[in-house]
Amino acid sequence: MRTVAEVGSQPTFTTIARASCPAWKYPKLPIMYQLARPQQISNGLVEYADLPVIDLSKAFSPESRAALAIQVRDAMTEHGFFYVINHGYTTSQSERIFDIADIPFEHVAPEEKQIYAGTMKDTGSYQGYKLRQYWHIDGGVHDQVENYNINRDTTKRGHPQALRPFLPEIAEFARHNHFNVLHPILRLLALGLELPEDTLVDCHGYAAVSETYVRFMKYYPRSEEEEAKTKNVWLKGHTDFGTITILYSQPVAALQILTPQGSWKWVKHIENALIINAGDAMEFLSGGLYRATIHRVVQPPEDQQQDTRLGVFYFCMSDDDTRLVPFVDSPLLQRVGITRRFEDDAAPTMEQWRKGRTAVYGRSELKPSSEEGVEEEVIGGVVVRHYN
Ligand SMILES: O=C(O)CCC(=O)C(=O)O
Ligand SMILES: [Fe+2]
Repeated sequence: MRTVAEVGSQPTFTTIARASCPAWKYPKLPIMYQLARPQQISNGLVEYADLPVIDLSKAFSPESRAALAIQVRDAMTEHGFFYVINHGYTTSQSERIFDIADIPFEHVAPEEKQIYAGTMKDTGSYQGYKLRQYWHIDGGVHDQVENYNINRDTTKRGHPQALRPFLPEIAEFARHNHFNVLHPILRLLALGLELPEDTLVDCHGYAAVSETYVRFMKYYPRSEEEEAKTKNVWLKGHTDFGTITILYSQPVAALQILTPQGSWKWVKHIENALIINAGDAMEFLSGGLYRATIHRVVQPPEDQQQDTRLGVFYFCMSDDDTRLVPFVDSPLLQRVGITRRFEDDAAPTMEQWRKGRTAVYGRSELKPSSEEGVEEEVIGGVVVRHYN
């Protein structure tokens, strides 16, 4: 298997991209910041989805890139979720990001968290804390999840004191995700549409105005009453609203995806893998080919219920001014057909869509849909569904 160092010597975009991967130069974290790492995997207790694994190092060789693009397209159309391995971060680099991810939750006092709380409803932006109990889940029960969201430009907002020494690392982490993971995946997705390979990269600029950001997320234990009232659902079934979500695999099983056959399957942990899925904006841009897959978070299986679940993500959105209309020039889409959720002249921009979804998520009055166990709301003329 090719190493990242070998990959870095490839020509064209790959050289630029991988050259920005951080050299490992930071000192060890103080002991108080090092996490206990849950080990158990609930084999046998739950049914795992059989998701494809994409070796991203193959994206950096012209010979293997074309074949990989087909694998990614098949993964997206058949499952909507896939793993990525060989993404350029070592296991210890990824583990360190998890240690840093815990800081805004465990090493910041509640009063300071309030100072850095996000203003989702007013601004339609998730930056800062999403504190506990903000989203309504079901039956009057609110969430027990805390998020801390950081724009890839970490200077855009202030951050809690305990996190400040780690901002350069977080900025490098964002850069790494953007250039070494997001852009290569976008090139593969564009090739899958038989479009010039930079078609999607061109609307995901690092320096452009957009909301692409790092998210740290911590799930806190819930009472038995909360578990019962929500039928163990921690985060309702939803689609992400951006283009691509990059999730760093972690050991506590709880994430489930809705399969095309209509059943929920669990996502299994693979050490140092990434879990990738498309969101609404990608579905709109790809004329329905790369579907935004519905997923949810539920109480972990019995053997992991005492473990803390910590999440690390890079949520990707196209540039704010991107109009979310399908790439009609795609020869592939011309052959297989385009599915539209709205007429092109009514299409929202990425900014309008993300603001519309963020402002109301978990706060709006959902209406029952014709399908059992599904509720819906209308955002910008588009029906958005939520699954129990
Ligand atoms: O925690 C997870 O595994 C998934 C969370 C999620 O789906 C989200 O934040 O959109
Ligand atoms: Fe999600």
